[in-house]
Amino acid sequence: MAVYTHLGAEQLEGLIAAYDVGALVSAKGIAEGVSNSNWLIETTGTRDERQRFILTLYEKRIDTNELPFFLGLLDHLAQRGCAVPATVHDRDGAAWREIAGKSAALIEFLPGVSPGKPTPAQARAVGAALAQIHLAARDFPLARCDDLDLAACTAMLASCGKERLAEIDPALAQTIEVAHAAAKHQPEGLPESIIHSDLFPDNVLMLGDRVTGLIDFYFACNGAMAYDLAVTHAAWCFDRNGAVLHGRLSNALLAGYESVRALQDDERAALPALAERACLRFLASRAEDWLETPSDVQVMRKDPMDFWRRLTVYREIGIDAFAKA
Ligand SMILES: Nc1ncnc2c1ncn2[C@@H]1O[C@H](COP(=O)(O)OP(=O)(O)OP(=O)(O)O)[C@@H](O)[C@H]1O
Ligand SMILES: N[C@@H](CCO)C(=O)O
Repeated sequence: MAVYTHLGAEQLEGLIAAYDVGALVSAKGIAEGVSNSNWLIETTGTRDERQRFILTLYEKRIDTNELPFFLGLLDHLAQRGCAVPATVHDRDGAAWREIAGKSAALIEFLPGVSPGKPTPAQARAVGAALAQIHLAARDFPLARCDDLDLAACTAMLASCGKERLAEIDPALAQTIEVAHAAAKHQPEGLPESIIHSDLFPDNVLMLGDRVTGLIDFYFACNGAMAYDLAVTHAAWCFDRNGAVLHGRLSNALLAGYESVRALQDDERAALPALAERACLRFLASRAEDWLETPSDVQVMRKDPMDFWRRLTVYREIGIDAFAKA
């Protein structure tokens, strides 16, 4: 479930009336997503044609001070032809408004569905779309630090503690040392842009092999573009539990990326270390959620072991994880 805040019909009508989008026809809560409350909004539109939007109400994880970055980035990328939803501004030109004591934004609805089991053609398309946002974001004027860098993730793992990590699975007892070891060989000085840093299949909308929308930019930050590619590799190129790396998906993702932006030699060489970092990032946030969410609560806990298995693959085969088959 991802509607945490109840909004009554009058509140929704009042909110929509602040925008030049026609009158509210319907508002349906969206079950997917865990961070914010989201509704699919339908309005009468401005030219006798119904229009659809996504209304997002920002819950506690998002700091309102960061909305100029997140929403400004969507508009910046959409204006440059990237497949991302633009924000709808209200009649006063504001990209978000206050409702029920929280901030809310009306965002363009994009068609498409998230691939359940990506194909090489889809991985290729997402690689190209990722490179497009990297190039288009280079002149975005705002900045945001990565609050989930390796140091932060190592601290998260340390605060979970070795014993509690081992309760999830005995293999995880080693994770804190693995994170310290990974920090010693992290590359520096790679080319940067704004990166998405969470481009999992559930954050991509597709129609067939075409990317129709990259969504959920709420972890976007300044960072190495090759790190974003490594995150996307870890998220797209394995079976769901992370035991098997699919070479055809890997080749397709990299080829798609390089069809738009060629990797430098140092970026390519850095991919195994960056992929280890990516695995530690998702392992850490999943382990923390796993330990903090009681097992009887009806929220789907994501298994940290999925990223332990990916990490093991990257540590064992290194650059071969990115080699052409
Ligand atoms: N612009 C959009 N166009 C169409 N559908 C969208 C759009 N934005 C979000 N959605 C739909 O809403 C769902 C929830 O959105 P999202 O994943 O951004 O949720 P969240 O709670 O904000 O983030 P998280 O997944 O990190 O918890 C998506 O799975 C998608 O189905
Ligand atoms: N995409 C992440 C959740 C956001 O941090 C995961 O699958 O663990």
